[in-house]
Amino acid sequence: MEISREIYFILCGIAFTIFFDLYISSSSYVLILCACIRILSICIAFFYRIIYDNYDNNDTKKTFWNPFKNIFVVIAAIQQAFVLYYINFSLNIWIILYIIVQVSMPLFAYLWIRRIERQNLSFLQYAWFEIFDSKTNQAEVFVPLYTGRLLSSVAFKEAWEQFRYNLIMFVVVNFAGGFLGGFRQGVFAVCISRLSIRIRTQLFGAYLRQEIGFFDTNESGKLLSRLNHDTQVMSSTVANNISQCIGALVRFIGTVVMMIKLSFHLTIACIIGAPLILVVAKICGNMHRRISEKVQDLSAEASEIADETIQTIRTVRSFGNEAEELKRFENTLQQSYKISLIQATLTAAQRWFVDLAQLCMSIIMLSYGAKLVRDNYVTGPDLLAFIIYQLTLGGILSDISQIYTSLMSAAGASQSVFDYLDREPIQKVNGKLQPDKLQGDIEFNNVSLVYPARSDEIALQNVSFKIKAGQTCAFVGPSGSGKSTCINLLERFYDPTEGKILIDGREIQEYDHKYLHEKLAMVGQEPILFNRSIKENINYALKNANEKDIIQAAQEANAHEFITELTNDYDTKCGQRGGHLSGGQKQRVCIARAIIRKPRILLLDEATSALDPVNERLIQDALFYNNEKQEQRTVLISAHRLSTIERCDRIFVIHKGHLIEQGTHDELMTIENGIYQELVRRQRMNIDDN
Ligand SMILES: Nc1ncnc2c1ncn2[C@@H]1O[C@H](COP(=O)(O)OP(=O)(O)OP(=O)(O)O)[C@@H](O)[C@H]1O
Repeated sequence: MEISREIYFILCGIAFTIFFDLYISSSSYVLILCACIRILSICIAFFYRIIYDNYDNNDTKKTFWNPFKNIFVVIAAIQQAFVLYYINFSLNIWIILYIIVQVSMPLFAYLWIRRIERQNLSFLQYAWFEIFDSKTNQAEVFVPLYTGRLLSSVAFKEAWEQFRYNLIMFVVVNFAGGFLGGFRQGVFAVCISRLSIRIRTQLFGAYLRQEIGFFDTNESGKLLSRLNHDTQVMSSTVANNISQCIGALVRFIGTVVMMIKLSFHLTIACIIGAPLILVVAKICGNMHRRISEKVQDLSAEASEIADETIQTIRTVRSFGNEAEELKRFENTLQQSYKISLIQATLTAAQRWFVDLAQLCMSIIMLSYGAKLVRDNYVTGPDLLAFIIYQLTLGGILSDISQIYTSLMSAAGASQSVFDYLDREPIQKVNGKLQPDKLQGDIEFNNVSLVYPARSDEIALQNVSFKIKAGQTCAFVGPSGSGKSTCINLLERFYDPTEGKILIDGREIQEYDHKYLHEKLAMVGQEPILFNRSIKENINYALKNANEKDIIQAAQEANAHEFITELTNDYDTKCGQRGGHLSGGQKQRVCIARAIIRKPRILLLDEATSALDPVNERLIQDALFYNNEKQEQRTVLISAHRLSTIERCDRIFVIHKGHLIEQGTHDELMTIENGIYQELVRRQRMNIDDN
């Protein structure tokens, strides 16, 4: 929703508040009428929001918006007419103060919520609900007045008409308070679940925007804990507490105003301890915030341990280390429990303090009240009403203190969610280039890379080479030398720390993200499949792939035969990360998934390492040693096996992040004491030994 409209609602709310509060000192019937109009406004606003949020089409939004907007204007006009008709213009300082506070409250809510709104969470809708909603609490403000009057008309044997009037007003204000309170809770329950969906979707979106380096340094368990747990705490606690907090503040101010109207002296005696309660609430709130942050961090850590253990259960099982992992998990939870104990003690201490302060306030007020009645400064019924107000005020202060602390706890949980939401990805994905045809020329120009997770080590240094479109080239070198790093850079998992990577003469960053990944396909070292059918895995992220294309890709990857031997054929589920298939089968499905896209550049990082030599040869012949296919794509291979690379057009030898040698197999074999020659010699020796 556009801000301007929200402001319109807020202004309506503020205008409404001013008129309504001006009226408080006059007849009570208009109060009830205003409450009814308000209920109607809230109902309309509520249904309008639901309808509005469920339509994405702008025209539909406009069609829905207009009639509701008109109803709003009409309601506001009727309401104002009534208020103006009955208004009592005898302003006094308390009414003015009350109005100022009432006006500043929605603004405060607006400003507070702006931060969340900036994340496009449309939290403002909840704010303006609040503005209307906060008024619902005003019916409750009148409950003690009529309770006191009713009781005193019994105690002092007042006329039947007076008793009947008090009884009717008592029923009406109680009913209005109860009905509006229930309605408020219902509205909030709906709002909270909608808010939760929004925050979680926004947060997941924020994760997906981040660069790969972010995932290197933030473990998946931690991210999931933030996504599932913290967002839940945030939406339910924050939204609930804002609702309660604003309600409590309205009741607090209303109660104080009514108390002042009954007796100014008694009010001063009564609220003398209130600032102390609020100061204690503030101190406890800050402590709760810090504790809550720690508890959430530990909960994320426990989640991380559980996630990692489940993901690596085979390794854990093979080392028989289940008990240790369980202990690690429990230890983290125990740490969190110890901190929660401090939190519980703090909550209890705060409660004791508030109760004690309330007791002191009651003693002072009662002693002083008795004296005032004796001296005829206050009447008996007024003292009775005042006592009920005082009890109500005690309850409200206690509520405010509790709400503040839980709001602070929720703020602690929200902090990391906001941090992730606010985080701007370091790697910008804003390229626009989408040429009709991509040739597939590749150039590395003085490329260096330092991985974000290991900032003290250079993984690749000043690497420069050129590959012509249609060539099949290989990276070779000892383990950890930087072969996969070159492939990662071409996939744009990372951007070079220095130097440039060019495709068809244009910097890789200039290309549109989606376009680049349509033209470029990769089969990684670890073949990862989704827990979906083989068919869905092969045509992953493709919209127009048909059955024929899928089978053709599987045939090219030499996977068709084994797939058709499975009971459910192409519909067989692959299991989590492809766990239901063998290593070699997974690799072949991954290869099929890459080649179905007909990429101009194919990146194979140890993509055939789990295959037997016969299958490997068949795939190689199909993919890159086939003249017809070779013209269609540039292929880059990272491999250890000599058999995979021997026939390549060009071989790049990488050692400790430097490009040491390059050329064809025959050329490299002529370099005396060359690294490539040494690698080949060792492999041949191994084969001979075997
Ligand atoms: N995500 C990462 N974060 C930090 N360092 C990394 C990361 N990936 C790789 N490295 C480091 O970068 C260096 C080069 O790794 P790379 O994966 O490119 O080696 P490789 O030649 O492909 O090795 P192998 O043949 O064993 O696959 C290694 O020292 C490795 O530890």
